[in-house]
Amino acid sequence: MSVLVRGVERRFGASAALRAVDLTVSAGEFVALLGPSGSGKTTLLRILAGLDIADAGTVSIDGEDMTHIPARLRRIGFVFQHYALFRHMTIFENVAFGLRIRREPPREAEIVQRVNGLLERVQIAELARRRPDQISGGQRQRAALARALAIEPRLLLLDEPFGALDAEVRKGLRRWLRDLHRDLGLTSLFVTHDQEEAMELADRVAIMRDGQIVQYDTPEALMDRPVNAFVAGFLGDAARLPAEWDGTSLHFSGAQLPSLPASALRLAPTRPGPAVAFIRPHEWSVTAQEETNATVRSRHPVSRGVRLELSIGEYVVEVELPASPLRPGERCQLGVTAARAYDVG
Ligand SMILES: Nc1ncnc2c1ncn2[C@@H]1O[C@H](COP(=O)(O)OP(=O)(O)OP(=O)(O)O)[C@@H](O)[C@H]1O
Repeated sequence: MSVLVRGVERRFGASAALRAVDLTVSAGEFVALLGPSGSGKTTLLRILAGLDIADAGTVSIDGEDMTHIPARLRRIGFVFQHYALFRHMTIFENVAFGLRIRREPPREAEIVQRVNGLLERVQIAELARRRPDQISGGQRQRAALARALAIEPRLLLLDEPFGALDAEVRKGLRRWLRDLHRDLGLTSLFVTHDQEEAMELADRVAIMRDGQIVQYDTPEALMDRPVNAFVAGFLGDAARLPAEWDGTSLHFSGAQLPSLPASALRLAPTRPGPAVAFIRPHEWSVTAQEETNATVRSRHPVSRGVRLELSIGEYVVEVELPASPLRPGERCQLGVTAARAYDVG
């Protein structure tokens, strides 16, 4: 099912939660809405679900204008934190709920068959008779998904689906959800502020800020070519340093770092003048030389080697290396191997 959002606006009092939002989701796509707290992600999802109404603009699904279609007739499955499982019902009854409240509910035998099938699919069939407080957080998320899928939605909306779960369970569920999305041929949108989750799961990611979508692209394109300093700063935990671009080289103004030639810039400013440079943890070089420009503040192991926190001038930067003998308090020479730079002002 394709989704088309055009010019959607939503105000709460004097503040705008959504401003002129356009978004196109193709049938079968898995799309993430990623952005800082308060950027409008949940508001957009709620409007899609029909739980909130836009002040202006349109939402259409498969070409059909949804403006006057109530939530329960949209055939949209959603897993929202505020629509948790019903505590007094068994898992089975929770999943059956969406079918029972239909205008024309299926026959009981069909409900039983469908719910059992769904519980099998989300791998919690043996928990059907338990209540939500008798299963784990990860199992509850699976049950909530089964409930959303019971109505055979044409679109699945998920708001921070794995928010409260620990890292290990999250990772497992992520893979599982991606497979489920593919196997059922769903079109899905999910809200997250976990960058890694968005990058790992989504075909395309919409980066939101202040009620607007600032970039909508594949994960690769977003990491490669962030459209502006906000996106570059938001993704990939990069260090942000002031610089000056003279048209051929980038000179770091706040730290004693060697200048970078244009060939080392993955993105260059559009005009000479003040700029801001973003350098990711693996885009630094660290050498032990007589001349030094940085001090190690701390170090800790990471899966790919070691992460050093270094101070250079008034800045603190994070550097990731396959290995390093450097210890806190020691000095070294820091260089930049690659960066992305944007105009300022
Ligand atoms: N019912 C409401 N009444 C008033 N303001 C609201 C309401 N719902 C949302 N807002 C405001 O609209 C803006 C966008 O909120 P929204 O929940 O969509 O952000 P979000 O990106 O999902 O944030 P988070 O990641 O923290 O969940 C925020 O400034 C929020 O305070």
